[in-house]
This record gives sequence, structure tokens and C-alpha cells, in this order.
Amino acid sequence: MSDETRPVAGGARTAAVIPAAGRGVRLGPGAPKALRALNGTPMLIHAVRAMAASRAVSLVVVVAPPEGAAEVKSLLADHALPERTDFLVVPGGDTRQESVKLGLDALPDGIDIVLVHDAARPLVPVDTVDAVIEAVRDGAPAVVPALPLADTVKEVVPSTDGSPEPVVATPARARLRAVQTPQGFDHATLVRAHETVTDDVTDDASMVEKLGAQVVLVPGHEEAFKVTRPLDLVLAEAVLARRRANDGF
Ligand SMILES: Nc1ccn([C@@H]2O[C@H](COP(=O)(O)OP(=O)(O)OP(=O)(O)O)[C@@H](O)[C@H]2O)c(=O)n1
Ligand SMILES: C[C@](O)(CO)[C@H](O)COP(=O)(O)O
Repeated sequence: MSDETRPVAGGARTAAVIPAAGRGVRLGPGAPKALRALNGTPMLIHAVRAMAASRAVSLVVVVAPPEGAAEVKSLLADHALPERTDFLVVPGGDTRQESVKLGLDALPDGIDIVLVHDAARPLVPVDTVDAVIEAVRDGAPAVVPALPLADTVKEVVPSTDGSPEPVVATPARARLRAVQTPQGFDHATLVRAHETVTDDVTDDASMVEKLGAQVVLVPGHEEAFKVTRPLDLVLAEAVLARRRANDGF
């Protein structure tokens, strides 16, 4: 492994930061979520392969569970990964935001475009990754894959004691999108966002919004869903089985 990066078509150098330091509390007891297996392969390796599948990505930075960096390094060494891609492993922080910042801090000079991709979205197709990169190359400072919602959404006063929650509003669903990763950024814009914005946020694009920069959406993909709860593991394994049946993946 080295931190060297290579130029790609169009002159832009693209790196992917994979925050993988979460515990996976909602998934239930066990190893850190990114290290749990999907059809025998750690979720993190699926996510790394999804980023490295893009020929534009020359460097992948994995932000590992703080006590798991050595294990992640040996997983990367033990699994087949594209030779054209370089890999770095850094320990993560207490929140997703801190982990992404630690990944950004590890990037070498010369990176133009950064993808931030959840290890918990191991099955994003390469066409989605490439669509995000292309939109950043075309000049958008921040690009997010997203899908329309299947459910109606209610705004409520959250209950703290299990009592029924009063509804405050029903936002018009046609104006809402569920956002996924990888989110793609002009490198300098994302660094500025992480240096400037201190509010708690749940994705990186929100930080860029708070800078006042334009965030745009491209179509997301059903298979880019986040493995959050136990049923998501069942779905992920079913998607892998379908891929294997369809094209020998
Ligand atoms: N301190 C943290 C917390 C989260 N993440 C990463 O951010 C991504 C999205 O987070 P989420 O799905 O919420 O993962 P967890 O925080 O592990 O889940 P939970 O909230 O259920 O514990 C995951 O790839 C997770 O590993 C991280 O790198 N560092
Ligand atoms: C970044 C993200 O995956 C976009 O949908 C999501 O916001 C992560 O949220 P989580 O609460 O850390 O699961």
C-alpha cells in the first residue's frame, strides 16, 4: 500500500473516503458493523470494492474502528482488490463527522475530487459512483445520489416517554428525497466545510449547504441502501445472491 495517487482521464484525481468506524448499535450486538460478514465477506470489503470499481478512483482511505485499524489493514491485504487503486487506513472518531474529517486529513496533496461513502452502503453500483464523479467533474461543488420517498413523512414533536407523538406537519412528498452515498465533492469545498461547520449533521452535503454552496442531486440506486437494522442484512444477502445468479458476481 502507498499514499501515491495517479492522474485519471480529465486530469482530476479522485479519492474515496470510507467512514467505517461506527459500532452498528441498531444492528444489534456483535463486531463493529463494517467488519460483519455479508455472504462470507466483510461489509467493508464490499464497500471498498464498490469504490475501487470506478476507474476514476485512484485512492481509497478507510476510516477504521479506532481499535480495529490493524484488522482492517490485514483484511485489505487478504482480499483481492484492483491493483490500480491505493489504500490507506486511519483510525476513526466518536461521530461520523469526526471520522470523515480524520479521513480527509489523511489525503495526500493533489486530490481534486473526494467521494465520501458509508461502509454501511456496501452494494452501491459502479454506475452510481461514476455518475456522482461526472457531475463533480462537470462543475458541481457537491453531488448527492438520491431517490424519491416511498413513504409519506410526518414532522412530529418527538416523544421521550413512549407516548403518542403529535403531528406538526406533513411535508409535500414530491419535494423530498432520500439521500445516499457516495456523496462527491470538490476537495477544497469539502475541506472548508469540515473546517467551518460545527453543527451536528448527518451527512457531508449538509455541511456544504451550510457554507452556502450549491448541492445537486443525481439519481440514486435501490441497491445503495444503508445496512442499519437486522432486516437490512437479509436484503443485502438477497441482493448479492441475485447478482451471483444474474451475472456470476
Ligand atoms: N463514529 C463513527 C460513526 C459512524 N461511522 C460510519 O458512518 C457510516 C454511517 O453510519 P451508520 O450507518 O449510522 O453506522 P453506525 O454509526 O455504525 O450505526 P449505529 O448508529 O446503528 O451505531 C457507517 O459506515 C459507519 O461506520 C464512522 O465512521 N464513525
Ligand atoms: C450519510 C447518510 O448515509 C445519508 O443518508 C446518512 O445520513 C447517515 O446517517 P446515520 O445516522 O449515520 O446512519
